[in-house]
Amino acid sequence: MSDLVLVINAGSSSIKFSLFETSKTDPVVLFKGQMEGLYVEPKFSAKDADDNKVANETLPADAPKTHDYALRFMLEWLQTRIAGRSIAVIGHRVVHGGTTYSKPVLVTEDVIKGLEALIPLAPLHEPHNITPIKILQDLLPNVPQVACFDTAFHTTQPELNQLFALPYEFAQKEGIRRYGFHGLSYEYIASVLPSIDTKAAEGRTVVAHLGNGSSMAGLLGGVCQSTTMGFTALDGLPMGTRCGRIDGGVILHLMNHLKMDAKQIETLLYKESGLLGLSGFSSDMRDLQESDSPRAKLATDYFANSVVRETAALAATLGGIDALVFTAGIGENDAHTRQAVCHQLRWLGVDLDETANAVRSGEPRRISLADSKIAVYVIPTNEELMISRQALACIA
Ligand SMILES: Nc1ncnc2c1ncn2[C@@H]1O[C@H](COP(=O)(O)OP(=O)(O)O)[C@@H](O)[C@H]1O
Ligand SMILES: CC(=O)OP(=O)(O)O
Ligand SMILES: [Mg+2]
Repeated sequence: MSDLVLVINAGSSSIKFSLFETSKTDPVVLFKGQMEGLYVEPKFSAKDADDNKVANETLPADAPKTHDYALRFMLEWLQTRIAGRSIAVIGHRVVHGGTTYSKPVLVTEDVIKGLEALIPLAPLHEPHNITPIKILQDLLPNVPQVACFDTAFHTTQPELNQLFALPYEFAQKEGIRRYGFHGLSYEYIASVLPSIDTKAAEGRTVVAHLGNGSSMAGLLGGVCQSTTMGFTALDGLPMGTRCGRIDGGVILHLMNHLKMDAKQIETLLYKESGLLGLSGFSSDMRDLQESDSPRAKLATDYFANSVVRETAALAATLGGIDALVFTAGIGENDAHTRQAVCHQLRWLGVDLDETANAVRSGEPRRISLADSKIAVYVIPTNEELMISRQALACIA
């Protein structure tokens, strides 16, 4: 029976997969798992439909540290669990769709060429999104694959919010504009908001997707108006290893005075900056929150401060704000960051419920006091469910 959907979400240092069953109206997860720390110490873990851990292992030290090996390892693990059933479609998260792809697309050789042309716009992500597509073409040649884009959700932004103030031809002819990312996550949040808070769903909501990659988006009635990431996934908030918002003049200075070349600058901005660069020792928010080093505090303060600043900026593009939503690894799990952000937004009408904020839960929850002018929520994101829905719709 061909009733399964496999979803692959390949990041720079991890590959996540989810296997969905589609006999119900909405896809239901059967297994989900990930290979983390791909280039350091690859660890494989998986959970079943009831959230029980069914795999948890560190790969042997001599195992190849590549996306290729990790994907094949995970597929082999899955194979024994789907005996007698088959995969109807494979959905992939692809970070950059450029101006060509504004909705999910069935993968063909031409599409692969189109995605390869976008590698320079997302060097940390796009190559890792394309590799699994090619490997799966090889391993499961008869299963259709669908590329689902992080950029697609943001195509609704008014032109003003998509432009840079460069000569207009750069946007028109070269596609140098603000695309925005994490769209699959925002789309998921927009899809569940109506069942959580109608006012937020219909009104002005700022969503903070704070993970290893972080961005924020301003939604009006669930439709994107503005977002912090731009042409690439480097802009806006500082991230694990990415710098976020930076004065273009700094890059000229690095070239002209420090004589750094493009490759060195790319490495600096994408891999050595952000929380890692400021703290000097870790890109992981958990390490920083546990540390008493002043540099760790500098990094976490800079991060929270940036979220505060962007919340106000995005709210301005919405003409005000009814709700603020925290999601992704940091947004869902780090009560310290949420507290720091909410305290600094008191002037705007955010009144945090400290007890609710401290609760650990995998469920959507309100963390502002009942009379807070702005409602604040933690809503776990689900990019994989979004991809499974899009992939199924694309082959329907
Ligand atoms: N309990 C926690 N407290 C603080 N930060 C956390 C916690 N759990 C996860 N994180 C942060 O979430 C980040 C990963 O977020 P995630 O959304 O999974 O990232 P990715 O962009 O790789 O999908 C980690 O780098 C870590 O800093
Ligand atoms: C676009 C982006 O930053 O993705 P991630 O959060 O997976 O790094
Ligand atoms: Mg992510």
